[in-house]
Amino acid sequence: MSPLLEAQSLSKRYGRDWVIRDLDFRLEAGEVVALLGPNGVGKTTLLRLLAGLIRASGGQIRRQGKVGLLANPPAFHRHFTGEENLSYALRLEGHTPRASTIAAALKAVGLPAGKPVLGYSSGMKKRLAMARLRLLRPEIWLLDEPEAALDAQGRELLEALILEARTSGGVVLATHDRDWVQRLATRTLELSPIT
Ligand SMILES: Nc1ncnc2c1ncn2[C@@H]1O[C@H](COP(=O)(O)OP(=O)(O)OP(=O)(O)O)[C@@H](O)[C@H]1O
Repeated sequence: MSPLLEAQSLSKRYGRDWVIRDLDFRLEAGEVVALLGPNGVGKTTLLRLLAGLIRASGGQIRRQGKVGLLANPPAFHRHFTGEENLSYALRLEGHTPRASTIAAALKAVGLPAGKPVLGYSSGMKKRLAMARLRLLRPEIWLLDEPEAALDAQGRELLEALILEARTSGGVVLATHDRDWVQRLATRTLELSPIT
C-alpha cells in the first residue's frame, strides 16, 4: 500500500536560515509519529509543510488523502459560537450538517452550548478543535502540541481521538511531553538543530 504522506529531500529556510534540510519522511496508515525536539527546531514548520500551508524551499511531498491540522493555538471565528464554527467547517467541505450532529459533537468534548469562541479558554479551544477534526474525519492527522492546555479529562478525549484516527489513517504530532506521548506513539522522529 502507498504511504499516506511521503516527503523526499524536504527543505525549508527562512531567509538564510535553514530550518529543515533534506528530510525524507513517510507516514503509513496506522502510525502515530511523535515529532520531538527543542523549542525552535522546526516541528511546527514541518507540520505546516506537510499540511500544505507553507511552501517548501526544496523537495517534494505526496499526500494520499485528506489532511486535518490541529494548530497551536487552533484557529476559529471568534464571534461564532462553537456550534457555528463546527457547522461552518463542515459546510466548507460541502456537507449540510444536522443541528443534532453538531450538538452531539460539542457535548462529546464537554463544551457548553451557545457560547461564542471569544469566551473560550485555551483548553476549550483545543476541545473544539478536536470536535472539528472528529467531524471532518481526515486520513492524515497533523497535531501541533495537541495536549497543551488540556486537563486530565481533555487528554483522555485526545488519546481516544488519536486511537480512533489510527484505525482509518495516520497521525503526526509535535509535543514536548515525552512521557505522555510514549504510550501513544508507534514511532518518534527527533529533530535536531541544523548547524
Ligand atoms: N514565518 C517565519 N519567518 C521567519 N522565521 C520563522 C517563521 N516561522 C518559524 N520561523 C523560525 O523557524 C524556526 C522553527 O520554528 P518552529 O515554530 O517550526 O519550531 P518548533 O520546533 O515548532 O518550536 P516550539 O517547540 O517552540 O513550538 C525558528 O527558528 C523560528 O524562529
